[in-house]
Amino acid sequence: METGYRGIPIPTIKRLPSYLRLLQGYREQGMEMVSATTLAEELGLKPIQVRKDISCTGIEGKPKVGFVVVNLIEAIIHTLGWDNATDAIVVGAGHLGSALARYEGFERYGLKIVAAFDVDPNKWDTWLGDVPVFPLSKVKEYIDRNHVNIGVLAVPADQAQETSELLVECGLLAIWNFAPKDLRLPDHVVVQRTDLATSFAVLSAKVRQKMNKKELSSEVDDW
Ligand SMILES: NC(=O)c1ccc[n+]([C@@H]2O[C@H](COP(=O)([O-])OP(=O)(O)OC[C@H]3O[C@@H](n4cnc5c(N)ncnc54)[C@H](O)[C@@H]3O)[C@@H](O)[C@H]2O)c1
Repeated sequence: METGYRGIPIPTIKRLPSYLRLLQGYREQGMEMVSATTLAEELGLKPIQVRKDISCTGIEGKPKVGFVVVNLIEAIIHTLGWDNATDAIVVGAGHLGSALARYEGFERYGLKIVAAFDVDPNKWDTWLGDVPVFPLSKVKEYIDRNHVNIGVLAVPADQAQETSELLVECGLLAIWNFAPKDLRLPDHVVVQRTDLATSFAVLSAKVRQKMNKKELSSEVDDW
């Protein structure tokens, strides 16, 4: 199975944020202990899967009682590496880039957007919430001075390859790519593409599947 950070399976890494959200809610409600069965029921998983996922964080449960909520929260945050907020820059301060730069919730997940860059002079020296927008020509100087490793790419698709190459030349090690373009970058660079259209395609396929089943079962009822 494909493994990611610290040798933990990628599907587990993808599930950990869901556990975290749930556990943070439990903590706010004053809940001190939680069982794998409760977590499994809430998230539609099997308890054995939940136990396996949690074991990757190094936390052990107590028989018949479960896990200490605050310990589990801390362990998940540590496992995900979110206890060390990572600075990132946004490149492309348009509709999407502005929304991402203004979103303060990323900090809860250890991502701090510290600056944005754009080629449009109308955007320079403006602010997206607490995030300043600078000319793209200043990006190297900024990265060198602030030791940033991650770039959030929100430029038009036809600019994505060239801009990402520039960012890699400036020393960025990871690109979170929102542009609909497969980037060709050196192997040492981590590239993660996020595409709402892909999520929507999955959603609509699931809806179609459900509707077909419904139509089929109403046909069966008619007989
Ligand atoms: N992944 C997703 O789910 C998703 C959702 C929406 C949009 N997008 C993509 O995100 C990108 C941005 O979309 P938008 O709606 O914000 O577009 P937009 O036109 O509002 O913003 C693009 C911004 O990039 C700037 N720009 C252009 N070339 C640049 C360069 N070389 N360097 C720096 N800045 C540059 C422009 O001046 C502009 O401010 C597009 O590629 C779009 O397809 C992806």
